[in-house]
Amino acid sequence: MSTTPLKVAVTGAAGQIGYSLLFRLASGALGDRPIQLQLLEIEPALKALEGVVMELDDCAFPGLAGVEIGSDPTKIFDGVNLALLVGARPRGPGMERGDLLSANGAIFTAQGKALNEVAADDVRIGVTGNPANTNALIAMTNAIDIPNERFSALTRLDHNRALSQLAAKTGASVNDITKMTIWGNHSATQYPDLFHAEIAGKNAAEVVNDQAWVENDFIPTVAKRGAAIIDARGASSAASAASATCNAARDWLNGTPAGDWVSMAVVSDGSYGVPEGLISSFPVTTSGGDWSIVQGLEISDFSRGRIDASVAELADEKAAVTELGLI
Ligand SMILES: NC(=O)C1=CN([C@@H]2O[C@H](COP(=O)(O)OP(=O)(O)OC[C@H]3O[C@@H](n4cnc5c(N)ncnc54)[C@H](O)[C@@H]3O)[C@@H](O)[C@H]2O)C=CC1
Ligand SMILES: O=C([O-])CC(=O)C(=O)O
Repeated sequence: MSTTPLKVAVTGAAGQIGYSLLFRLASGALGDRPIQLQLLEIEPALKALEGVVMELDDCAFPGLAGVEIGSDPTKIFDGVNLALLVGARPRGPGMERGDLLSANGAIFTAQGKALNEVAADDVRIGVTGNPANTNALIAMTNAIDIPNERFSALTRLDHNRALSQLAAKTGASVNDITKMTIWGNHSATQYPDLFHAEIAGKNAAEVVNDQAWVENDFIPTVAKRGAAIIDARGASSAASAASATCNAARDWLNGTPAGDWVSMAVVSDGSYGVPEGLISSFPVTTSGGDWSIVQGLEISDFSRGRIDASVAELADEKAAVTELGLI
C-alpha cells in the first residue's frame, strides 16, 4: 500500500452530503491509504466549511494527512487523484432532477475545465450532484485532455436501495445478493434490474417469483426513493448518498469482488444498444482503477423497454444541455 496520501477533492463540502461524506472519507472508507482532503465551496459557504474542518481536526483521524479549503477550483483540484463532485443545488418537493439542468449545469463546465488544467494524471472523477449523469457528461466534455473513462456518475445509491428492497422482500441478507444492476439515468426512469441478480447463487427473479411485485413495487420503490425521502425528511437524502459515494469510489479504485459487479453510470461504448457517448448506468466490474461493462447479459423485451425509456431521457438531457451551450 502506498503511504503517499491520496489527494481527494470534494465539492459542496459544506453541504448536507459533505457533512457525512468527509468524516467517512477521513475515517478510512476508501481503504488504508492516508488521504489529503481538498475541499471546494462557494465563497459564502467557506465560513461554515471552516467549522466542519474544525470538527475534522477534533476527530484526530489517524489516516487524515491534511485538509485544504477554498473557492477556486484551479487551486483545490491541483494534483487531485480523485474528485468527488457533490456541490450542486438539490431538488425540493415536486421537482424532478432534470429541473436542475440549467441551475447546476454551469457548475460542471467550470469544474471540468479546472480538472483538465490541474488534476493529477491518474485522476478519477465521480459525480454525485444532480442531474448526475448529465453533469458528468458536461464535466467530461469540458475536460478535453482527461480520458472519458475517468468520469462516472453515481447510481450506487440506487443499487444499494435495490439490494435493500430485495433483501427485505426475500428475508435474505444483503451480503447474499450479487449481480444487481441499475440501468440508465439516476432519475425516476432508471431501471433497477433483478433478472440477473442472485441470492446465495440462485436467480433472484426465480426466488421472488412475483412479477407483479417486481413491476409494481420493487422498480417504483427504488426509482422513486429519492422523492420519498424528500417528502419524509423535507430534504434530500444525504447520509445514504455519502455512503454510496464512498462505496462507489472505493470499488472503482480497489476493484470489485470476484463473482459480483456494481452499477456505475459511465460513458457508453454502444453496449446494450445505449448510444455511444451517453453517460448511462451499466453493470460494471472494476480492476486497477479501470471499469469494464459486463458483457453478454440477455435482455428480455421487458428489460429492453425499460432501458430504452431511461436512455431516451438521457438523450433528451444531452440535447437540452447542448442547446444551453454547456457541451
Ligand atoms: N446521485 C445521487 O445519488 C444523489 C445526488 N444528490 C445530489 O447531490 C447534490 C448535493 O446535495 P446536498 O449536499 O444535499 O446539497 P446542499 O445544498 O446541502 O449542499 C450543496 C453544497 O454545494 C455547494 N455549492 C454550490 N455551488 C458550488 C460550486 N460551484 N462549487 C462548490 N460548491 C458549490 C453549496 O454551497 C452547498 O454547500 C444535489 O445536487 C443533490 O441533488 C443527493 C442525493 C443522492
Ligand atoms: O432525489 C433526489 O433529489 C436526491 C437523490 O438524487 C436521491 O436521493 O436519489
